[in-house]
Amino acid sequence: MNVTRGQEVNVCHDGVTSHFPDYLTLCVVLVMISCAVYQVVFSVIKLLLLGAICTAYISMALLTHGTLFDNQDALLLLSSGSGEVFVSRYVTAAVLVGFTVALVIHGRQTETTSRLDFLWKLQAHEEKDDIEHLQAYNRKLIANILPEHVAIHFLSVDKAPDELYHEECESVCILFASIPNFSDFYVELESNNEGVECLRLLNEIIADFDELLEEDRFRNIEKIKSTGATYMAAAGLTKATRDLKTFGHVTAMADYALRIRDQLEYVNEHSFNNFKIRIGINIGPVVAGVIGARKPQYDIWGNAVNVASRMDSTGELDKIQVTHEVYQILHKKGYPLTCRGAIKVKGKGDMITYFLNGRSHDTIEREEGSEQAATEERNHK
Ligand SMILES: Nc1ncnc2c1ncn2[C@@H]1O[C@H](COP(=O)(O)OP(=O)(O)OP(=O)(O)O)[C@@H](O)[C@H]1O
Repeated sequence: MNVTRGQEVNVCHDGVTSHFPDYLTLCVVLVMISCAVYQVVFSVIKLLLLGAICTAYISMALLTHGTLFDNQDALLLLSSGSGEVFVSRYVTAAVLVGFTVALVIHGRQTETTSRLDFLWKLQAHEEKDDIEHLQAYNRKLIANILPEHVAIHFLSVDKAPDELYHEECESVCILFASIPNFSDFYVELESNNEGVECLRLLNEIIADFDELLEEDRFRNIEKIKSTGATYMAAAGLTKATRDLKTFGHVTAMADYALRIRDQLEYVNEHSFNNFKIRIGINIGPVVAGVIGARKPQYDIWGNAVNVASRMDSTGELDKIQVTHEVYQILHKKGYPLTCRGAIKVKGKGDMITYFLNGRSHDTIEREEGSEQAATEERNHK
């Protein structure tokens, strides 16, 4: 529009009046910013919304309310006094289109960043879960390698890395159980996969012995290790599992010895073998500790351990040989025992030993009670 000074300027009034519709344009721009920047929606929705606002406002500026902008141009022309002004309705339309395009591009970028953020968060969550699983698995692994109280010590943060773990324990009941005739059974032939089948059976036997330790009544017994066909366990290694009043850890060990003997008989029946077990039990002070930085091994040492091992090695097949100290405890608790007499033990001279013949009345009653409860529970189901 060309208006020169001195010319009469017609300022129209057609209902809606505003001499400066640029204020309205700025309000629309603010609305568009709030729609585009603060709303977390798909960029397509933003595009449609901004497109709709932009189209509506441009139609208003160009078609329905164009005179408002013309009036503004006329007023500006009058006040500035120069010969020419831009036609502001077209300028407004161009600015709004440009602004809409910029906001849409910004919306696209925000959406891409949000999606990436979401994927990274998801990945971080997955990695955190993986780490937690790995930590739990490691804890379980350590708990399987080491007794629970030792595992707790090793997992504690305030433990010095090179510190040797050891503790002296009083009145620990030690068991050695071996299957001497397993070596006769073990042969490496093509028919038994070079001995693997024999090892499979030994593994099943040892796993059965391990499984028995899961029973609540054997909770104070800790497996120490199995070497070849020899199984070693100890009861009362912690204050919590040692019972110096009623010697519950010793009776539990006696029951366990009888239970693994029965278990081997069961294996024999089902595998048509004739394995024989020989068990030795002793009680006394031991030193417990963990040796090695790689593949650390928990073990116990002391004269009481050596004697327990001797009770096994000098014992008889299918029998449980115990020392006089163990006899004194078990006899008081009503376990049937027979005196074997004096036997020669390397490094110890003559020792009076005893054979444990069976369970005490208390144990039989308890076992019958729990069997009855199990049957009732099965019937109830
Ligand atoms: N922590 C342990 N783990 C396994 N076996 C053990 C442990 N401590 C001792 N023994 C066993 O106890 C048995 C008796 O040990 P002792 O030190 O009295 O005799 P030794 O002369 O060293 O052994 P051996 O006569 O069998 O060669 C040994 O056969 C030993 O293997």
